[in-house]
Amino acid sequence: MSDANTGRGEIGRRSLIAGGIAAVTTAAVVSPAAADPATTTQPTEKLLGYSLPLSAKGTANIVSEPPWHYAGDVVGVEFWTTPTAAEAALPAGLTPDPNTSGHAYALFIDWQFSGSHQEYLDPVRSQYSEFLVLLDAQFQGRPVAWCPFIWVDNDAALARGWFQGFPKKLGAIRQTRAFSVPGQASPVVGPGGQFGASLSAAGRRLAEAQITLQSPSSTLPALGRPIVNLRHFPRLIAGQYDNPDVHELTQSVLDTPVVGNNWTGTSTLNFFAAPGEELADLTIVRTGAGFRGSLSYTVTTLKMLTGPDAG
Ligand SMILES: O=C(O)C(=O)/C=C/C=C/c1ccc([N+](=O)[O-])cc1
Repeated sequence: MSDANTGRGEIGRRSLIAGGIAAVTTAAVVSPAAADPATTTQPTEKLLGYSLPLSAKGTANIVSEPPWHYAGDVVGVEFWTTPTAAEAALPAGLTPDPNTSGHAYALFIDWQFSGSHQEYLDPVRSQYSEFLVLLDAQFQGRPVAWCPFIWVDNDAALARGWFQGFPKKLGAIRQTRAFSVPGQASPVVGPGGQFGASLSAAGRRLAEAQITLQSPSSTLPALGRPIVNLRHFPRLIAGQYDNPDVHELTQSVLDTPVVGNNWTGTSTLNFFAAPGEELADLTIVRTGAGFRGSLSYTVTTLKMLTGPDAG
């Protein structure tokens, strides 16, 4: 029997013993301070992987270690919500940007992901779609973008998001595609080209947009601010639900970002109320530019703004 198996056996027996004590002792209070170091010290892990599920070979994890490479097509809409709604969506540590209060972007993205081994050759895993909102904010007086809500249609993308602090949920996201042949079934990527996009989740439509391209552009406007997220992992210990294990502001680090084929134009955008959702609380006062473009970058690290790794 290996050491690790012995360790698991010990833990199992202690649990049974503890259960026995609880069953026969009427007035016993088991103090956390009395915990045996043998039960609190981490055994050296023998299972492999960057994320759960750790496994014998280390290839079953839902997300393997960075680098994480991304390429995507973006359909975006600039919009303004009310200053009150924008402020209500910010976590502690972020403040509204007084210069651009209520300014935000809604982004629909068709992504292709890869690790270091041409994972794009497995499209059922590497392709996914995403919708997110980015709200202008400030961190210590610096302009940043806060992501209050984001949906994806792929489990690995959901987990990568949580590791970075993106508050991802599962949804269905679509955008009009363009093809490299002309025809009535696809828009031109050029003046007059029209693209639609939508988000739904749990059987409810939550967002829809349309844009009409007018002129080429050198940028994707939503890339102007660094994205700040909140890594949050709660405790599941009775009495400590409001004392999370992890609660720290992070800043996304995009290595070698490249944009191309950017167009800007006009837009429409609607959010729809649904049970269990607060997206529509970001009341759309008006929209600004509609835009479309392509984007690639790599993620290898995260800048920690608060918490034990900040500094
Ligand atoms: O890494 C992830 O898991 C993830 O969810 C990535 C989010 C991407 C955000 C983003 C921001 C700005 C633009 N832009 O400016 O068009 C496009 C995309």
